[in-house]
Amino acid sequence: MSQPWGYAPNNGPDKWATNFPIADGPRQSPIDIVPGKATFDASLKPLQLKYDPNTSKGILNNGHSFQVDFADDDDNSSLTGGPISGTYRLRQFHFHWGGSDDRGSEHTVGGIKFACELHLVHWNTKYPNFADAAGKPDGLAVVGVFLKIGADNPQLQKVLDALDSIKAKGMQTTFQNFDPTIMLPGSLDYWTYDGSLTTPPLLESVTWIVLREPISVSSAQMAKFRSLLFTADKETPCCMVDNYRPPQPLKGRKVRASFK
Ligand SMILES: Cc1cc(C)[n+](CCc2c[nH]cn2)c(C)c1
Ligand SMILES: [Zn+2]
Repeated sequence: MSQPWGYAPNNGPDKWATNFPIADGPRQSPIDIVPGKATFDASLKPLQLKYDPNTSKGILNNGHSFQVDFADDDDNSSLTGGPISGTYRLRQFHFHWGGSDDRGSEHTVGGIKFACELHLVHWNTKYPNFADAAGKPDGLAVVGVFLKIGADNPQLQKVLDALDSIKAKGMQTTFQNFDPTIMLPGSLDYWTYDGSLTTPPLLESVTWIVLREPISVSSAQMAKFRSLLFTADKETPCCMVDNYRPPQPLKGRKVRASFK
């Protein structure tokens, strides 16, 4: 049984290649996005995100982050346009964050780290289901949104208020009638590149769509993220912080921009 992966010195990102050799693969994520090196591509379409609040189901502490899961048996919450072709259905969203406000995002911009990063995970409906899509080079599309320390963000509060109910690994509760659109910034300008999951199994199946405009989050709200535990009830408690993979080598990949 492979050693369970995590973010500690003994099982963190620097150790993942032992059990997941693709960690050293050609299209790993995240990356450092260098704006001056991104190429404006006029053929990139605007992102079309259509989310139906009736598809949100529940919120779960999975021991690595927390995620809000969506019903994905129809196209009611889906992504079209942007760099992708066809329709990708929303499966879940989750976050990555740091132990302090100076770090936490997975992607960086010109070396700058943000306090937190939101990932909205979508799968390509040309495949029969999420698990199948996750193994295909064009199987997933993840929209990344940076959270920058600033004013309190009321649009995050419903998610943050649910965290008291899922403090420990394995805890879950219902989470209904939530529209992730409210967490998006005003501009949908984006960078895009071909990459991977940022946690094991690190599958190289993700078209990344990283929004240029961050949303705000306050330091007090970040403390709520850090109140979660990596550990299950009755285990020695370990705070869920620094659950981010650092940037990986670009290995010749091009980053395109939807904006000039
Ligand atoms: C099949 C599959 C497995 C995992 C751990 N994830 C989460 C990995 C991840 C988190 N943030 C970016 N990739 C996804 C999205 C799909
Ligand atoms: Zn993620």
